[in-house]
Amino acid sequence: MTARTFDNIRNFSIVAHIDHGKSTLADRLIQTTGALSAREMTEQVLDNMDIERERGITIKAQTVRLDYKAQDGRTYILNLMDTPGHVDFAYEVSRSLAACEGSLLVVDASQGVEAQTLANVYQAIDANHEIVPVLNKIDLPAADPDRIKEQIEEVIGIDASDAVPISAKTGLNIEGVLEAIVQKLPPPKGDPDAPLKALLVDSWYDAYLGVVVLVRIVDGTMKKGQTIKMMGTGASYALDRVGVFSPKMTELAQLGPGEVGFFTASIKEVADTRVGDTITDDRKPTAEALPGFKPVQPVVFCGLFPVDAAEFENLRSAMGKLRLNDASFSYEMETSAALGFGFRCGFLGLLHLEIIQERLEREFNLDLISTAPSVVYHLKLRDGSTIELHNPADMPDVMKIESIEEPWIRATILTPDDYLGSVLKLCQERRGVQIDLNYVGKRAMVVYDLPLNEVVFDFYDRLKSISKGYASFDYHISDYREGDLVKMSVLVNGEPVDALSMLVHRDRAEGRGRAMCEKLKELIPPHMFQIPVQAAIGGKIIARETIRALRKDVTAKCYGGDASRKRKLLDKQKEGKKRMRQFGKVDIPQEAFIAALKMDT
Ligand SMILES: Nc1nc2c(ncn2[C@@H]2O[C@H](COP(=O)(O)OP(=O)(O)OP(=O)(O)O)[C@@H](O)[C@H]2O)c(=O)[nH]1
Repeated sequence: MTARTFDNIRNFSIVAHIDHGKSTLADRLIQTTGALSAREMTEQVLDNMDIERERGITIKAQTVRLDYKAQDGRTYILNLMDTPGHVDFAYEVSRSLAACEGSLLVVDASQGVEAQTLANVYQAIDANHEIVPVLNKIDLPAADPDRIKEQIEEVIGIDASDAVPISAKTGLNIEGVLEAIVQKLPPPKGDPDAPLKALLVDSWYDAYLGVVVLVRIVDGTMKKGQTIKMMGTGASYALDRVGVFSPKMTELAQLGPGEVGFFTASIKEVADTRVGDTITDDRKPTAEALPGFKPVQPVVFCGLFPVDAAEFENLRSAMGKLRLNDASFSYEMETSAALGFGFRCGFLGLLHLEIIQERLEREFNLDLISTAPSVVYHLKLRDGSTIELHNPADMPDVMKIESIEEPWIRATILTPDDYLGSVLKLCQERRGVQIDLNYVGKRAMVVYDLPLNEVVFDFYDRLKSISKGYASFDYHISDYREGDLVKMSVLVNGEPVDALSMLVHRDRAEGRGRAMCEKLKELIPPHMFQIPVQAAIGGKIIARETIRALRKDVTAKCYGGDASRKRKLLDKQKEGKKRMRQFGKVDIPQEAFIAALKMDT
């Protein structure tokens, strides 16, 4: 039994910064190789979720098999693994990369290398990929391919002399990309006679087929009817279907070494398929499992509650359905004094949180209230134990706490020189520690260590606004460090609103408290009575604002009527329908919970 090279196969991904044209190039490759007829070709085939399309970001890794007749007269099988570009989904990038031998590095020839170009290409280099640089958007007048080539060599340190200049939009030189894939990227190797060894790359729930599993075969073959075993979970399944995406699902008799394809096997839940697991033959198992991936850990948590308590069961079922397709989203039931029954949910980052919330509201027609997002803190208690704190409302009595550790990230920011001062100031304000400052062409590259809790809320928005959209940003979690953190509570009309409580650094507490009270004053509509809004640490009030009472009482004629009619009238005063929640006697609009945290301090 010896490994063979499969000369007619190339497995590759496309890595790029957001908006540099990865999806447009993928579409062109599909179109040029004729995998879809013009009519079947809807724009951006690989981004297939509504929200993805609207936001123009790729979330779930997809794959497609292309047949390409090259200039040497031979027909090659090209497996393209799509990878998401956003920092929140970095783990999905790494798993797609593990299934390939090479990458196309797409760089916008008018913009040049950006923070996510760097982060993604370093992941590809770590995965031992051969890399072909592609300079996109050369149709733009501002494109400067020669300068960008130099930049790629200088900053990334890879040879860019053969970089392929293209325009994915106009279709210019797509053939050049296909030839480079065939000529420059290495073919896969594997042993067809060895026991089956395959990498579980991805899985998702399909309403008709059940769980569909994407695999990369390393050794052996995978056939319909075969009984396979997942080495991590120990579960066995008989294969119902085996095939490839071309890009339509196409069944095949078998998949061999070096191939990328799917199987179905009456698996009920995505959670039963562990991404990174090794799949082998149940009767003739392989001796050694593949290295696999680190499991993904949610880093941001928040509570999601139905506006209408009667919607709780609908919310539970909607979450169950979403989780079927997104194993990185976690949830468990939670009760809150003010918000009633809901769920504590874990996400990979803030964008992931927003996407899940949007899907719940849009696809399942739910009105939700989300509490302040929080990172995961490690608390050392005086009795010697350690606990993970996902919700500031659950913080134990301070007397029991020995120390609190918070997650830190290492962030890389690329910015035009003009905005460098503001970027450094922002990082400094957020308790950042500068690690490096360099130049990439005319732009500055700053590396900072920052506490994640200073970044989750609005760091990215602030960075974009102070740099007029020009700065790019990428990060990874580096470690946990002890911090002087305190719990800040917010009281509205004298009552604590646990959904607004948060952990802050002691030095930043007063500023944050003041900003929070000011923001709430703007967001909470006036009532018939005066409402004090306070921020407190323990029993000590650190900031206070007052919402003045309504002068004109539009609800006067409802006196004696029920509260909901009264509230309806108040709502009518405002534009459109606002979602409110009652805390004691005060109605707090839904936006307050996240908006209150997006502050300038
Ligand atoms: N002028 C010009 N525009 C292009 C070209 N390629 C892509 N674009 C445009 O650039 C924008 C971003 O392209 P996408 O293909 O969606 O970018 P992406 O890298 O896939 O972005 P994510 O999915 O967010 O990772 C779109 O508006 C495209 O129409 C090109 O060659 N020339």
